[in-house]
Amino acid sequence: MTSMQNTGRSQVSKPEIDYSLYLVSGRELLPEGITYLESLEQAIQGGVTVVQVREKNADTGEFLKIAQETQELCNKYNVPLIINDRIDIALAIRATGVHLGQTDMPVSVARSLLPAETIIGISCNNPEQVEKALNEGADYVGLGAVYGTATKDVTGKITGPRNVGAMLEKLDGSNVKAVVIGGIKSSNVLRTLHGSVSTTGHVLDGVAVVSDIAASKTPKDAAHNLSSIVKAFKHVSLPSSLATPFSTQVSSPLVEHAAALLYIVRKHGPLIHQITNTVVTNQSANATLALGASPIMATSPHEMEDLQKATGALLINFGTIADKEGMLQAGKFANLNKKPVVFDPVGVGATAYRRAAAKELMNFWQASIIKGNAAEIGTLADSVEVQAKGVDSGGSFENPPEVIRQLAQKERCIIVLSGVTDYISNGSDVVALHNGHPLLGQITGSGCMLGTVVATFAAAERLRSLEKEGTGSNEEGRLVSGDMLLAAVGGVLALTVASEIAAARKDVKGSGTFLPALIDELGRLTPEVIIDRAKVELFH
Ligand SMILES: Nc1ncnc2c1ncn2[C@@H]1O[C@H](COP(=O)(O)OP(=O)(O)OP(=O)(O)O)[C@@H](O)[C@H]1O
Ligand SMILES: Cc1ncsc1CCO
Repeated sequence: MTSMQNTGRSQVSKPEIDYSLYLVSGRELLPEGITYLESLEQAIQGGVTVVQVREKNADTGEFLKIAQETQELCNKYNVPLIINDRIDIALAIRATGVHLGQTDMPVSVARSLLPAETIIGISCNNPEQVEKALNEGADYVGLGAVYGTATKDVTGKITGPRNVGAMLEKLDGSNVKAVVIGGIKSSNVLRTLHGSVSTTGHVLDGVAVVSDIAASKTPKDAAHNLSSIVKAFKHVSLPSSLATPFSTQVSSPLVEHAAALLYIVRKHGPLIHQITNTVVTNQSANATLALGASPIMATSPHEMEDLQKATGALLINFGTIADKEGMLQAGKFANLNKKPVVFDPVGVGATAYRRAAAKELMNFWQASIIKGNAAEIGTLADSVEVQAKGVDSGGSFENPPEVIRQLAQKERCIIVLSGVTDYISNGSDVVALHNGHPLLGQITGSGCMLGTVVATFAAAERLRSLEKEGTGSNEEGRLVSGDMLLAAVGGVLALTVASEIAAARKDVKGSGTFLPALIDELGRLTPEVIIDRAKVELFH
């Protein structure tokens, strides 16, 4: 923080702050056996880069004393100090900055009272507040509350990581920095950073943390853990695009790579944990086995921590949603263990409950791949083009590639749109797959089976990537290793090519005999057959 930067907006040199790990004090949370200053010093040694003193109940004398003691320590380590709300205290100790809330003194008034080089930050909950902060001359914004938090009443103000991107976008082209705040912990920090990126590619400058450090008996370790995750994330550019350019030729490198994942499924037989609906549980488990992987259909929240250590990939399909808690916990632990998460929001447009549940789940964990039919994808994309008919789709989009490209950018994951033609996007490229058979539309749960098969290929793609590049370096800073677009392409091709072969069999007389034949053909499928029959098209 010793170097000075020119902000460009005014001609004043301001201290340059590293916002990557921003500690907000929480003296009331300290565990027994450690003082406030001991905890703070250890936290700084662990990697805290900026400190804010927040004292909601202290009187002026006490606040001043705490601020002075904090500053002495911060000075020892050359870490900037920011004072919450109290401009008089900030002035008295010549703090590096002040942090204001929306109901505190306006930024412009604070600016007129403080020395020109003072950093001013403000909490923002929506894009309009960020725009106002920018216009009033704030130096940084604290965005949130991202999650619920015990340290502040944030009722009605929880943004989730999925709403942070729209706030960050307002800062495009400015020098104003941004951190997120509200319930950030080592268990969700990577998922939060990954999810909090604007569609223009604007990423956070850091995260603000209270209880994960303040309530820790080992604040140095807590800070070190957080700091290494934040720093590693910064080196990863997202989203990835297709590494190898390809034409509409059948045997493109994309198809070859995607099809070859079937070898990895058969070689490793990964465990595929599926929380799915009661209609398709059995056929999905059999499809998994036919491919050469192992299914486990477990729903209790109490076993998710253990299961996500062992699983290769997680499928969450809320077709007959009864208990959200297992889904929340499963996704959280899958993210923590860097396992791919495939989300199938079956019938999400059908009821208000499903729409709210989808938002809650997607804010709590980060999906690697979201798969749905036109009605489901339309609901997630806030489109009015396609209407839901229960769990079935009632129509198609005029421009499917554009709908899913935008949704992939917004949701920070791969989108699979199923239908007569299946479309897949990573936010930049779109692949259209023309395989499949109309009988798939005549059995229930073909879309659900597609989710299962895609999850199986996602597990294989992660294994391929770790095997090829080595666990440590490749996983660091990333939620999931591997190219999940390839996994989705492989999964869609496997099911649709198997469906064509099954439908052509003499013993298949209709949808009743088609389903077991489909399971048979998934079992007999080879990468060569997939490559031979694949009909793919790329949209840039
Ligand atoms: N008429 C068709 N021709 C070719 N393929 C089809 C056809 N109908 C469905 N499919 C294939 O079936 C798979 C499932 O897609 P679909 O859009 O039918 O799922 P869904 O509506 O979610 O199904 P469900 O709700 O029954 O699980 C996709 O891979 C798609 O390509
Ligand atoms: C019919 C049905 N109802 C809830 S889930 C499901 C399976 C197909 O999506």
